[in-house]
Amino acid sequence: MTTLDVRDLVKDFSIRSGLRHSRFRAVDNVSFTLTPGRTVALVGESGSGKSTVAKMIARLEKPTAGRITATGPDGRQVADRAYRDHVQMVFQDPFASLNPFHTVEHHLARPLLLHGRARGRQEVRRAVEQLLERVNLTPAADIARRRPHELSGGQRQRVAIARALAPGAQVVIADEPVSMLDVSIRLGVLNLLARLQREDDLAVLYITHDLATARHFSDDILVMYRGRVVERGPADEVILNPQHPYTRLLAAAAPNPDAGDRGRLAREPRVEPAGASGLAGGDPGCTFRDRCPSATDACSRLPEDFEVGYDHYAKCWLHAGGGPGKQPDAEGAAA
Ligand SMILES: Nc1ncnc2c1ncn2[C@@H]1O[C@H](COP(=O)(O)OP(=O)(O)OP(=O)(O)O)[C@@H](O)[C@H]1O
Repeated sequence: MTTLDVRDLVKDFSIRSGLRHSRFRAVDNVSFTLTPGRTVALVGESGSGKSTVAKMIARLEKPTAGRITATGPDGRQVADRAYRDHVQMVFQDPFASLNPFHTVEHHLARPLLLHGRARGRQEVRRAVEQLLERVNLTPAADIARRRPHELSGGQRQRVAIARALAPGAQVVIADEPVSMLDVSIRLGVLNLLARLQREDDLAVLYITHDLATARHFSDDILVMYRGRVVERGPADEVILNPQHPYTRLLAAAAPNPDAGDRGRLAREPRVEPAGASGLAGGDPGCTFRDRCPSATDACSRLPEDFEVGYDHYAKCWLHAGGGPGKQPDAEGAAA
């Protein structure tokens, strides 16, 4: 099985405003590892850089710096060609990701043939039907003949998931896979992803605004704010015992799932390039300091990842010196 290691990933975009060019850092030194059989959730508000991370992993965007390495069970780096088979995306909008002119069978047969997973008409048809059965789209032969507009949103997303499995996915990057679906069917699609992950021992990156499903469906959570991971740790720990002021704000603002809501992060207006992270080399301090209720002078310098619990880290000066509540002054912070 494949392990995906993301190290010190950086993405700068060029911004043109009239005759002036500037650079905007959308992703700033992000690192994490996706291991077989585990799900990591990447949460954060709109514009925090989640999709840009996903696109770099899917090779739809080229990193400015850093590296993404897929390693097989033998410890060897997965070759370029195999990387494209092993690392697959499930996008937010199942309609946009399927071609309206082609049947479901065409969508699934293509990757099967392209990646040599089935040959000949009969074998391909059988493999297509097996994929459809795996994502609970039955009767498979009937679904295979349909075009995307003849399916519901949930069915389309199941086809998109089947298509990700077709080349033999081992790492799945699911970028807001249910946010465009009706609330009533979201859980079904997430449960399907969880089952497939268990069956195929997949490594999954689940990108979402929804804290409740992030907690329920993932082992670990990374919280992103303006391009940086500001907190990381076991899912329950991060949600129930948040240590970064930004995560605390999110957790407090998330509606109570027991009250019928689903703990979805408020969608903020996109962070515009002129914002605090709109610097060529990234912000030299904490990017949350302009909104942080606990900000001090220390926050004009970049905090490191302080350990705040078992496998739990927060990028915040509040935790310098080994514990929450110890807030350094500007001099102490530099130490
Ligand atoms: N091609 C691009 N050129 C310039 N800026 C971009 C480009 N793509 C993304 N950005 C900017 O990078 C930042 C991060 O965007 P990204 O889409 O990764 O955020 P996100 O957290 O996935 O947001 P959402 O949840 O709304 O999808 C945003 O400020 C966005 O405007």
